[in-house]
Amino acid sequence: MSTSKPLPSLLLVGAGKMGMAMFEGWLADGLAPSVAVRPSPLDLPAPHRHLASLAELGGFRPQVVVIAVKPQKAAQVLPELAPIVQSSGALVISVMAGIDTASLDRALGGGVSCIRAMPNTPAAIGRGVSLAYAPLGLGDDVRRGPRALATRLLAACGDVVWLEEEAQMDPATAISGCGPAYVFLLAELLEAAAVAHGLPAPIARQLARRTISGSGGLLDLRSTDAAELRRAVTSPNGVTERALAVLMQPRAWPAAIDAAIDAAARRSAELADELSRALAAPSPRRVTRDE
Ligand SMILES: NC(=O)C1=CN([C@@H]2O[C@H](COP(=O)(O)OP(=O)(O)OC[C@H]3O[C@@H](n4cnc5c(N)ncnc54)[C@H](O)[C@@H]3O)[C@@H](O)[C@H]2O)C=CC1
Ligand SMILES: O=C(O)[C@@H]1CCC=N1
Repeated sequence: MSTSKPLPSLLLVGAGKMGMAMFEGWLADGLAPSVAVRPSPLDLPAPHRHLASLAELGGFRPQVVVIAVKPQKAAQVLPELAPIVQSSGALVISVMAGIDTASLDRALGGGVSCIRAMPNTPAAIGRGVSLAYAPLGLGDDVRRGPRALATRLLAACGDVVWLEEEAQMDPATAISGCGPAYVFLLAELLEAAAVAHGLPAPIARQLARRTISGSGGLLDLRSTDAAELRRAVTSPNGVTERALAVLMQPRAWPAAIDAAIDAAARRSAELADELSRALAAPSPRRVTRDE
């Protein structure tokens, strides 16, 4: 995970939950003096700086611009960013869900090196997985050029997986970008079920959290298939078997997971259309409330 050379200077636009999860990873890996932008206050260790808006950027010329605002903010932020990207020639890495590289390039004035990435929040502890996609124009060698630079940055947050087709980003986002939320929901449901069955709340919390993190640890440390790890818990005619008979009914978890991934992938695809419509809308552009 750690890289030998310092990471390049960055302009992080949108220093919220995902942006800061990554920024923490980059700080730990040694980052050239960088700037993080968001409207609300933020303490950063020197020489890094926080700015409340891009208008305060002055002469700072980053090597990489990372865009981590909400996709709904893109129509407002991209035109502000365009002159900065054009004059610095910076590589742009967008982690905005759904926003495709062609729309990004167009909104940034054209001729921009744009990479699309989809990290996830375990990036904050260096155990994330980031999807990455670069258009063919950026070359296909992950060892040099823009792809190598993006790999170095994303690797500070965990695994990096390059996708060959941009359309794969939508279903892949539904799996790994959103995936931590599904796991946390499972933790919530297990905890609530434990309480409903009479266990004291602190014990319910410990059992739910440790069961999920310990099982995740096994998946991480063993190459065994998930199905085999599941079978190792399931004694014939035992206790687990009864629970799985409920969960594995075709209309239970298999159908629910399928429908959930389908819905998330479709939403990811919709977001690019929403950006196109917002950029085509007559000025002044609609500005959404700041989160
Ligand atoms: N939260 C997650 O698990 C993941 C999020 N993403 C993507 O990351 C992006 C950010 O998501 P979150 O961090 O969850 O949202 P967030 O709301 O925590 O972060 C967005 C940040 O952008 C700031 N912001 C708003 N307007 C701005 C402007 N004009 N200039 C600069 N900063 C501005 C907000 O104040 C906020 O701090 C989204 O595009 C999302 O699709 C991608 C992967 C996972
Ligand atoms: O919910 C979202 O839209 C973002 C993208 C993946 C995770 N969070």
